[in-house]
Amino acid sequence: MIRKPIPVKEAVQHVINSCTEVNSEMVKIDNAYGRILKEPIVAKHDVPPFNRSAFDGYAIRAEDSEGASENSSISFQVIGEIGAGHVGERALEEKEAYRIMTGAILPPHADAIVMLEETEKTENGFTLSRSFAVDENISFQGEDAKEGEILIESGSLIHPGTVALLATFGYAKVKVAKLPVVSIISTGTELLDVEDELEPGKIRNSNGPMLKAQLDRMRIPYHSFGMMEDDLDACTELVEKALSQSDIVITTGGVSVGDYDYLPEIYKRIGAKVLFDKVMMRPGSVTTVAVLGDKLLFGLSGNPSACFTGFELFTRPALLTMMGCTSPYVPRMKATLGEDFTKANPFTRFVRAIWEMRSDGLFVVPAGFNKSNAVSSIGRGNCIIVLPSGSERYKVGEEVDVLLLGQELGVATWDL
Ligand SMILES: Nc1nc2c(c(=O)[nH]1)N[C@H]1C(S)=C(S)[C@@H](COP(=O)(O)OP(=O)(O)OC[C@H]3O[C@@H](n4cnc5c(N)ncnc54)[C@H](O)[C@@H]3O)O[C@H]1N2
Ligand code: MOO
Ligand SMILES: [Mg+2]
Repeated sequence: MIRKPIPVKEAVQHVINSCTEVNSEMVKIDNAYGRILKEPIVAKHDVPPFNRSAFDGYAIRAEDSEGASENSSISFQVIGEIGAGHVGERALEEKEAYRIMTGAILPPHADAIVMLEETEKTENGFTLSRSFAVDENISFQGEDAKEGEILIESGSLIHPGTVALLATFGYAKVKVAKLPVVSIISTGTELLDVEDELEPGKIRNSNGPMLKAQLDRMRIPYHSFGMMEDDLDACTELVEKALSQSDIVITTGGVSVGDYDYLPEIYKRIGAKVLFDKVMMRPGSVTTVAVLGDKLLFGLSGNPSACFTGFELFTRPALLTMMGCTSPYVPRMKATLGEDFTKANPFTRFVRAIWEMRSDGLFVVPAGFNKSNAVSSIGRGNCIIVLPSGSERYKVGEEVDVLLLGQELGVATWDL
């Protein structure tokens, strides 16, 4: 039976539409990094919470400095010191000043800060040789955030800066999406473990460890079911077992049309609905995604480059969507092609590549041997060039789309 290929964009959309959102849970701030927010971060008070000094120096009443110049300096008497965290209780009177440190709350009646470097020390204070305007060198209450303001929307990824905000407002715990649980099964009678010596006809399983690392990069937990030889009954049983323990099951290998490609038959046996089994992309054209209840089964290709690309294109956005992330796609940029790419292109081609910033802009070059079965180019690459179908050859200097890998922050839509 001939499979009907569908466009990449349509395939991604099918997967996204089939995602069921996971529940939420409260986590401590120390465990919040990398999670998806399920509540907005709202400013619970103004930031800064009080007017404070932006510099180490002196707090004065600006009016007292009026008329000060190089030729006619004005003297101030220092009545006390306010370090950050302390409070100067007494209000300033004429020509009085507090010595004050960066971050300290302004004392009553003070309305300007004089930097230490702009003063000449005297016996009981200092002199000024210029006048200061009201509000000079003050960091104002609420200038950074106003009480009640929504600072970060629900559905955003918590990065280190977000953690700083959580701490600022006293979010000791925060509501986040639960982490979906993923199972990984590498199928193939030819597969050996990483410690095994090579034997004729056999290769080491690289997809399994690679997928674990792709999940680690997203901080998603997984059950690894190791390797399974091409045996229909045993594989079916293992897929069912994996399904019972997880939200998503990723298999690698066995999705094409070979005699031992059992995944299509396994989906039938377990009653999963296949969303698509052929995509207009290279590598990864045989990527198959199926749904059973609220669970997703990703049948990624056994070919390493195809497996890698299938995960980044379909599994990653699906996992983020399940967690309610509103920017589930890795960022896409434009870059200049650094070398010719001449392969014919009947489908959208995803080329493992290396981007680098040169003096004349962002450049990208294919990362070497780039067939579907390549492992060297996924090892070398840090991005994926997207070449739309149709064009026969791409020349040095042409502008191409690039998907950046390993990015913490994503975008809300892709137009592949
Ligand atoms: N007659 C056709 N043959 C093939 C077609 C087709 O349309 N018609 N599609 C080709 C394409 S495209 C791809 S991609 C592969 C997909 O193969 P499968 O997903 O069925 O994967 P396998 O047959 O199990 O293995 C393919 C290849 O990958 C190696 N492999 C498998 N697992 C691993 C692993 N865990 N780590 C490293 N390498 C792995 C395996 O040894 C094979 O060399 O099918 C084409 N054929
Ligand atoms: O699925 Mo295959 O990777 O198009 O080569
Ligand atoms: Mg096969």
